[in-house]
Order: sequence, then C-alpha cells, then structure tokens
Amino acid sequence: MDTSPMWYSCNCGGLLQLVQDFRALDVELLKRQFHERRAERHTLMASGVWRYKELIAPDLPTPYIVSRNEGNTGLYQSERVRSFTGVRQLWLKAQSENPSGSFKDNGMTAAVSHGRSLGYRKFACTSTGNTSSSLAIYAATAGLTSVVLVPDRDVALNKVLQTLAYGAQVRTFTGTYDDGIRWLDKYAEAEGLYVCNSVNPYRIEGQKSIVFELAQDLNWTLPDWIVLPGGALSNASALGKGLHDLYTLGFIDKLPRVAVIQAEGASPFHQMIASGGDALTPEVKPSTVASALNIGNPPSWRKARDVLHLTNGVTAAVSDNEIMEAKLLIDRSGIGAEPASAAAVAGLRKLVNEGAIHSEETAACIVTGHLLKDSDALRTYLDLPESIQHVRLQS
Ligand SMILES: Cc1ncc(COP(=O)(O)O)c(C=O)c1O
Ligand SMILES: N[C@@H](CCOP(=O)(O)O)C(=O)O
Repeated sequence: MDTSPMWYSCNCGGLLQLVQDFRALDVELLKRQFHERRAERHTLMASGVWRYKELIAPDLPTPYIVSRNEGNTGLYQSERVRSFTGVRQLWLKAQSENPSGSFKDNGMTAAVSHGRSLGYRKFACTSTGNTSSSLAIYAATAGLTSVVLVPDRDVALNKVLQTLAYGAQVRTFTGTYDDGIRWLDKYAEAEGLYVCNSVNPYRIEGQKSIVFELAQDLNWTLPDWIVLPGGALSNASALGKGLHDLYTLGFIDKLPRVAVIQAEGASPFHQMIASGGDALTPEVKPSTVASALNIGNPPSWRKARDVLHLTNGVTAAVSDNEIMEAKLLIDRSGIGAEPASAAAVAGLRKLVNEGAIHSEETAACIVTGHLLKDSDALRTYLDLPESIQHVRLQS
C-alpha cells in the first residue's frame, strides 16, 4: 500500500491531469465487454463507472473499489422539453438517478477508491451540498470517515441533512465554496485528509463515465451538442476528457460540440470566454437561485477552456428566472431536476434563440441533480399551501 500524500496541482498553476496509456486496448473487444457487463446484475462491473474500468482506472486493484452501482442512469426524451428548447431532437441524461441523487457519484466512487488504495481513512471536501452527500454515501459504504465543509448560507438544507444522515462530520463556515477550497489546499495534508473535490484528478477520471455511458446508450453516435451546467467546471472538464478518449480510441468518429451554461450571478467562466480573454477573473460574491452553481472561482477553468477549444464549444449565462422556468418544465415532464440542472435546458433554449445552435441540430442535456435535492426552490413556484387541496374524508 502506498501511503505517500496525494497531490492535486501542478507547478504551472493548473490542476493535475492523468494521462492514461491506452495503446494496448482493443476497441471492438471493449465495446462487446461494455455491452455484456451492462447486462450483468449485482456485480461491480455492472456499475456505470466500473464497466469502463480500462478507460478510468486500469491499475486500481478491485478490492479497494467502493461502489454503489452508480451510473446506469436513464436517458429520456420529452416532447415538452424538446419543443421548449427548439432543437430537432433532445435527450436528457438523468444523473439525478445516481445513488446520492447527483452526477457527483460517478467521480466520487473513483476518488474514494483511489484514496483508499493509498491507505487514507479520512476523506474531505468543501461543498454546496451535492459533493458532500456523495462523499458521505461512499465513506459510509466503506466504513471510512468523511469531513465536509459547507458554507453557512445559500445552500440547500436537504443536501446538508442528507450529508449528516450518512454520518459525515459537517463543519460550517462563513464564506463560499471557493473559501473552502482554499482552506483544504492549505490544511488538508496536515490533517491527513484525502480531498475529494474535483481538484482531485481521479474524480475527473470517474466522471468521464457519464459521456461513456451516454455514448453507449446511443450506440456510439453522439448528438451534435452536449449541454451542461457549469459551476466548478469539473463536469465540463470530465466530459471533454471522456470525449477525447472516445474519439482518439475510435469509439466515436465525430466529436459533438459542448455548451457550458452558467448562472448569470456566478458566471466568471462565461464572461472570460465571451470577452475573448484567457485569464479568469473570479466573481467575489457569486449568487444564484441554483445554489449548486454558487461558485466564483472555478478550480477547473483551464481544463474547461481546453474542452471548448477541442470541441468548438460555446458558453452562455442564464438568469434565475430562466432557470426556474426550465426547471418547472423538466419537473412537469416527470424527469425532475434541481435548479442547477435546469440551467442546461435554459441555456440550450437561449443558444437556439440566439442562433448559436441550429434548430435542425440534436442535443443532450445532462440532468445533474435530483428534484428533491432543493425543496426551497420547489416552494418558490409551488405556491404552498394554496396548491394543495384540503378535503374532508367521508366515513
Ligand atoms: C446539481 C449540480 N449541477 C451542476 C453543478 C456544476 O457542476 P460543475 O461544478 O462540475 O461545473 C453542480 C456542482 O458543482 C451540481 O451540484
Ligand atoms: N456543486 C458542487 C460544488 C463543486 O464541487 P466539486 O465537487 O466540483 O469540487 C457541490 O456539490 O459541492
């Protein structure tokens, strides 16, 4: 067992990125194996992450893997949501169906498993609530300790309760996700904590599986666009790295374009791209109804910028009203989403209206978090108690 400390950043000022050697892989054989593993039930290899182990963590010994059969999420089509966005065909990939209710589980299973293989027992993150509940579920599954830092305001209470319920030690602080990242950068090593935020390159490797599964769902032909919400920009980074793997290995013969959608009140990445700049100016006071996107200094911005270059991608920013309008529609379609996820649908609609995406094109939006994650957001449009009819039951 290797007990050396874990490194997250590189001397160049950016984050570490893993480079895998895929030269010995046989793509046709892997396609068959991915297909067979998916059909298995109750085995590690049926997981929507570990099914792709050869592309994610080829050298990680399986006894260290902590898995909850993550991935294997639904891919849906809703005529209502499609016509709202204006594209010809739309898929919604519901990462909200993961064990802890968000896309974080795809990366967390990989990060916790890697930390465990290094001999760590204490795992940490700072979070607006989804990363923390994901870490807590994996730590609980393996009997490990999780320590999470959560801002003392503007987070969804359900997520904090979920984190506590899985047994995490929750520490709250005055500040934002960005302050929490700075604290971990400074003190995690001294406290013997293995950091599970997306600064951790193994998180990114695990999250690549979202696009692997999407591609497999669609028989290795992806739509013209993949649209996703952007906060810390881990998902955009992982998506791009996964696309790069699929394309260079020959699983897909065309790269889709990527659209990253931020909330207007927390949109430093969009602002940098829109102004043609190449240096991110952090948003000091990020603020949006989509609390999961309340991030002013996204650690993965360089990786996400490279993904836009690779895929000829674009960005957009949407208002809180646009986010809630899209959320209502996704909820009414029966799929459901927390506000951050709805930003992708709102952004797709905006990009079609602006002509950046053509109405004849096809798209997939990543539904990143479950409807039940944020009941405060639900209250804002459900008009309680008027929308619930009180009836007298006859005996
Ligand atoms: C539900 C949800 N959607 C979107 C995001 C944004 O993803 P990323 O931080 O990877 O950009 C987050 C958190 O970061 C989230 O929790
Ligand atoms: N919305 C996220 C914030 C980003 O976290 P990270 O896992 O990318 O570091 C959360 O749920 O905390």
